[in-house]
Amino acid sequence: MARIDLQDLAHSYHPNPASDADYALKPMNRVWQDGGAYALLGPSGCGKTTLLNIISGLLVPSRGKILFDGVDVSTLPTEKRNIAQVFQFPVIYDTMSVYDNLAFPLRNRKVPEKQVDARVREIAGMLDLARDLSRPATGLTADAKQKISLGRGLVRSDVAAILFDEPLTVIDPHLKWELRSKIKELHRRLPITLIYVTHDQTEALTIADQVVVMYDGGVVQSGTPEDLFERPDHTFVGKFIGSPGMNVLPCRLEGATAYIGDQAVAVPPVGTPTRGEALELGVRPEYCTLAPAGAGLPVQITRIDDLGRVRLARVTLAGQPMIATVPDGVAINGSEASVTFDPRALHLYEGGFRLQPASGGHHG
Ligand SMILES: Nc1ncnc2c1ncn2[C@@H]1O[C@H](COP(=O)(O)OP(=O)(O)OP(=O)(O)O)[C@@H](O)[C@H]1O
Repeated sequence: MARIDLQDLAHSYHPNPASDADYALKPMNRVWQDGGAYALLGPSGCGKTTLLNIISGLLVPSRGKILFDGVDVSTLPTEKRNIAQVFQFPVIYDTMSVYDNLAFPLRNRKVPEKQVDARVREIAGMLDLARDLSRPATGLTADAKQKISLGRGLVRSDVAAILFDEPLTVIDPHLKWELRSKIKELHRRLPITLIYVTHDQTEALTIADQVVVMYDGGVVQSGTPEDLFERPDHTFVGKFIGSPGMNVLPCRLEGATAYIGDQAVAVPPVGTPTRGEALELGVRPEYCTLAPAGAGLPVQITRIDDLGRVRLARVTLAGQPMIATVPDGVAINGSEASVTFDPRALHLYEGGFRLQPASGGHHG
């Protein structure tokens, strides 16, 4: 188990990078605590795999260092880093039994057979593989094979870190939730530094204590699932996390009033915008309530979707599309209605970045 330090780490696939745009991974500094569960979450092409490959040793960073427990491992090959990896597709030996597959990483390191046996049975028990131990791995379903891969990743308790690269891709959708919670439970029992790459927010939010959201080669926010939901530091995070994502409405600011078109919204005081970039008001649909016309800011209804648990209204406010929640028992007739905002859930963004509350408010 190890603490992982990324120091001024950056990577470009270009031999002579000239500008920021040439970097697949922009310079970053961060510390991942020993025993923490971290998810790297972001859309395709944002640099997740590049970062994971630097951690695992497949790639030497073009700039900066990576330290495991204070030791610079930047140029060490994978096999010298003492890590376990679980990939998108199962990596197992078809000719071996399930038991021998799970035992392999331990036997490889000459762990005494008695300890191997205890550990294999413990991991098999956690993954519901105990009844399959004597079966040959060949002929098992893709799901079962991937469970074995997970087990092989988790079986050694002396690894510096365990790296998961979208390991649930091949798993049947109805089994995904089960394996997600299994991985979380296993991490609780085995305090290993865990890094989990995914573009699926549900996986990231279930498994990780800290979710590192990446966008365009950089980390835009690292925080708990609650931080990302309640206080997105960037409009990208607001839109990417949550379903549907945060409403982002172009606005102008006069003191503590944001204007969306000609509609005024009282907002919490924020630091003065200094970058001269576009301002936006962000508010999640969960904190926008639809009401009959006259009760709030006027909106025109485009459509109401009944999702069973909740009704969501697509509306326009001063010509800007947004989504609001329709409370139980509220009947809306016609296309004219109004919307009210929970004032504690309003965020202002300049050039995509959240303006910090001036004082007394939440700090992200
Ligand atoms: N071997 C390579 N040579 C050149 N460019 C690369 C190479 N690998 C990745 N890139 C580029 O680096 C950027 C980041 O890619 P990366 O694979 O790290 O993203 P990702 O977030 O893991 O995406 P995905 O989820 O699709 O795997 C992309 O623009 C990609 O085209």
